[in-house]
Amino acid sequence: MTDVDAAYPNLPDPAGPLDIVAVAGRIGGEVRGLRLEGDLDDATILALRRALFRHKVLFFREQSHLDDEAHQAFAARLGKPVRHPTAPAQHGDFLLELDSHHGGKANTWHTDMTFLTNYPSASILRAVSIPEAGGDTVWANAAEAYARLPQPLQQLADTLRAIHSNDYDYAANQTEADEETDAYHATFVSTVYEAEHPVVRLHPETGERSLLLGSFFKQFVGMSSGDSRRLFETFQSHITRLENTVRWHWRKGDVAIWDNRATQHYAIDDYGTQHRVVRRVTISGDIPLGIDGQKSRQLKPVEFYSALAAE
Ligand SMILES: O=C(O)CCC(=O)C(=O)O
Ligand SMILES: [Fe+2]
Repeated sequence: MTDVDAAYPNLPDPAGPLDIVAVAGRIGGEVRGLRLEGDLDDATILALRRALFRHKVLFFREQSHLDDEAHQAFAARLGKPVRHPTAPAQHGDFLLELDSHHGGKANTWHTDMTFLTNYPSASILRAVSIPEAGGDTVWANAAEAYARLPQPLQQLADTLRAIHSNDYDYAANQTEADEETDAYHATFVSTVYEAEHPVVRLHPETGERSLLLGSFFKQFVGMSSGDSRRLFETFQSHITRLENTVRWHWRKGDVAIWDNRATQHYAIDDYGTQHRVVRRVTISGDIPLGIDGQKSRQLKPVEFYSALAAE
């Protein structure tokens, strides 16, 4: 019995009413024959949540019936939609658009919005316009990565805390000036957010431990930036090794939902000047708990931190 089975003992059939086909060995399931919409019944929503915890990312083909409104209505069945703190929502209250012609390219390994203590629990992404070739997205299983770490690295990770910031080195792999990306980034960091998280977080629904890192990582608490970077690369390499990933080749209208508390993802930028547009709704998350019982805390902005402390 897995943690997920234990957490949801009332659903004897692991897939419940869903038809799910594994896409890769360690992460990813395609849900077949389900039409996503705002009025799905509770049993289906429960089965979807449970499948999400098990597979970490769920894929749905042929959801072209979803417009911006229906996308948000479906997302609201999974939890409370939340806005990005700096990037403007252009297509509805909670929709974030990533348009490749306007710098919207997420080609770094990341977990969404980890510069916030209570970063999103899940993201629901819809393919609006997809290039003829290229533009796949890859997800990595951060819980499996922790479970497979050699024991000394696991013990080290257990003791570490890390600072995450939206003011990260976004141009680390940029070889030439790119005005669109620079402009997108300027909006993105218009207010600087910083959160301190445990490197190993407990999943509040399944009890699973997972590594919490990704490209918003800035530094380990108590370590130099040089040592932090080298150690970060070691842990990241365990998360993103190919055996630990699933790659999705999008068609227009596809939807992916990921458990943002146990994954990282990377949108491959291999399609040149072709146009690629995706829209995303994020669902509110909890404040992570480390295995020592210590919670994450917000360091910046100060007003945000005081507001949290006053709660
Ligand atoms: O463009 C994609 O496929 C993924 C973009 C991304 O990182 C996100 O929507 O959170
Ligand atoms: Fe993302």
